[in-house]
Amino acid sequence: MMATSTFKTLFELLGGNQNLELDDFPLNHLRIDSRNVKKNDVFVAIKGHSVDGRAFIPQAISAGAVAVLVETNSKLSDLKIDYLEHDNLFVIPQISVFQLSRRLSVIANDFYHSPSKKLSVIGVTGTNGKTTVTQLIAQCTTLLNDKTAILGTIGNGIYNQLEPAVNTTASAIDVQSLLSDFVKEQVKVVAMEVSSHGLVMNRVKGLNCAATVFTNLSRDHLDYHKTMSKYAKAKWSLFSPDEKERLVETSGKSIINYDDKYGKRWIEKLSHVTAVSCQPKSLCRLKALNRPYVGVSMIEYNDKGAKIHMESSWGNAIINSRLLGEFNVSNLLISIATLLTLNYPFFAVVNMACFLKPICGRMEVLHEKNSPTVIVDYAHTPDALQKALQASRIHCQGTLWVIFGCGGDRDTGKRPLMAEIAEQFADKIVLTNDNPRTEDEIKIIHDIQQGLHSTDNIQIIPDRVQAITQTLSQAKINDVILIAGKGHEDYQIIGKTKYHYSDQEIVKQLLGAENRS
Ligand SMILES: CC(=O)N[C@H]1[C@@H](OP(=O)(O)OP(=O)(O)OC[C@H]2O[C@@H](n3ccc(=O)[nH]c3=O)[C@H](O)[C@@H]2O)O[C@H](CO)[C@@H](O)[C@@H]1O[C@H](C)C(=O)N[C@@H](C)C(=O)N[C@H](CCC(=O)O)C(=O)O
Ligand SMILES: Nc1ncnc2c1ncn2[C@@H]1O[C@H](COP(=O)(O)OP(=O)(O)OP(=O)(O)O)[C@@H](O)[C@H]1O
Ligand SMILES: N[C@H](CCC[C@H](N)C(=O)O)C(=O)O
Ligand SMILES: [Mg+2]
Repeated sequence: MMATSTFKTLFELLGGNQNLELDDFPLNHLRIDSRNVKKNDVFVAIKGHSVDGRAFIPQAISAGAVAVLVETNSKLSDLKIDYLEHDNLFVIPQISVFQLSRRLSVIANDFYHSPSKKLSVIGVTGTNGKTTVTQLIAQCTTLLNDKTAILGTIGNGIYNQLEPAVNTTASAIDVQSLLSDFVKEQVKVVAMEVSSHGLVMNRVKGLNCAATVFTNLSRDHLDYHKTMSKYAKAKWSLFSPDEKERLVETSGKSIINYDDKYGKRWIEKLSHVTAVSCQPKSLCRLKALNRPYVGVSMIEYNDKGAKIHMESSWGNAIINSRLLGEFNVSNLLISIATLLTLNYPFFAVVNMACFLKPICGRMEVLHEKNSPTVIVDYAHTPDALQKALQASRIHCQGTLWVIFGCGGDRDTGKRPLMAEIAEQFADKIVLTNDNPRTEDEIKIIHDIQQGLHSTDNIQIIPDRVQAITQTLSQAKINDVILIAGKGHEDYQIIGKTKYHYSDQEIVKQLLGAENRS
């Protein structure tokens, strides 16, 4: 394997004295987790939310780390070098770095030779729609023959060859290391989800974005951000024209949803911005903004998706979209607007838009003859659940069922709100488990129930397989069953254990069995 850098270069990029006499040797990768360290890697030891990474330095050295960066709270110790024991000799240099976790993304960017500057990175943020928009952009640029990679919830890697990811936005080191792999693989475009956690935890500082994109902001993650205004501030740090406030380097091109109340405000604060709306009633105001825009004069919904009459600063077109729901019209227009802002040719983009396919686990329709229609969707916030139910209603001639739960160890405040939405927009509700994680499943369901006004039409079936099985056996052919919350996930986390589990697999088995019987 080709080394990425050397020890002296690393010391210098940290700000160390170039004239210091130091042994120099090759370094392969920076590693934040001792369990991933290999020969000639540097272990980066930081204090985390649950454990102190500094406790794993011996394991990292045994696994092959040849140098260590360690977090220090003392400014005076910044860049101090200690030598740690290995094979009875004190040979492993450990550099103390002041505020290491905060600086990590910039350090990793320098270590990996600024890969984002050699790529066209599109950073997408928002409560809902990040995965959809990044996937739509990647589908389109791939169809237009630009090699494209994705970083996000469904995985990281070249489009169509994703490796599963732990986080929506990977660690500061992994982001830069993955981007450097993409440079080697001659990728041109990277569509990247930027989560609010990723922004606040400094996972993307130092990133160079060709464009930054905002889908929407609604309630989620208040366990972490505490208030909506802090949550909004985290998202704004991807766009702010004030360099002290903004967390990434950008060429200043942003694409923002005008239909969102935060988006509307932000558009007014930005000069290099493309405004997007999927509301025909907003078209006039959109045109009057004096900024590039993508809007609609009319949308006709149909069984397969929607016929969108698009108007934009680049030209007008009719797009026959194969995606379900109004929110997906918004996602599609935001994706189109991003590509047009990045100077992709108008006709190529609007022609390709008709071929874009639904995303795995997002309004994914599973249907067999003589059975109710099942829709698997990743709605796990109140706003997403409302949008997914409204979209499902269009395709429902009978009763609209919703099966959902809420993830454990996550925002508890959204639980009763999701119940209220379910009561308002569905006919029958089945409450079940999502990923309970370390919380008691009955307590989670109890929290959800607090938002219900009536006990009519509610069933509680904690086991998710049972919930789906029993609902399918009760539903009629004309009914629609929305199974929300887990989308593409092929696991269920109970306690700290991850079990294999997939909504799609269960539904396919049940529909197949019904059809055979
Ligand atoms: C609370 C939180 O966000 N934690 C994130 C954080 O972990 P941490 O630094 O606190 O880790 P820790 O477990 O305390 O360990 C401390 C250090 O010891 C190291 N370690 C630990 C064990 C060991 O054997 N060896 C070892 O070296 C760890 O690698 C780490 O460097 O940094 C890690 C690397 O970036 C993340 O993987 C991890 O995400 C956890 C798994 C998580 O669940 N995060 C969620 C809340 C999250 O970030 N979600 C957003 C999506 C939100 C959205 O939907 O918009 C996301 O971007 O994924
Ligand atoms: N533009 C939108 N507005 C509101 N809801 C949406 C929108 N796009 C998608 N959704 C809903 O949110 C769910 C998740 O969509 P998606 O995976 O694209 O979002 P995300 O932002 O990547 O989510 P996460 O933060 O979990 O990664 C969808 O299954 C759908 O129910
Ligand atoms: N990115 C979101 C996904 C939630 C998905 C849902 N299935 C859950 O486990 O709560 C989170 O980590 O909060
Ligand atoms: Mg996502």
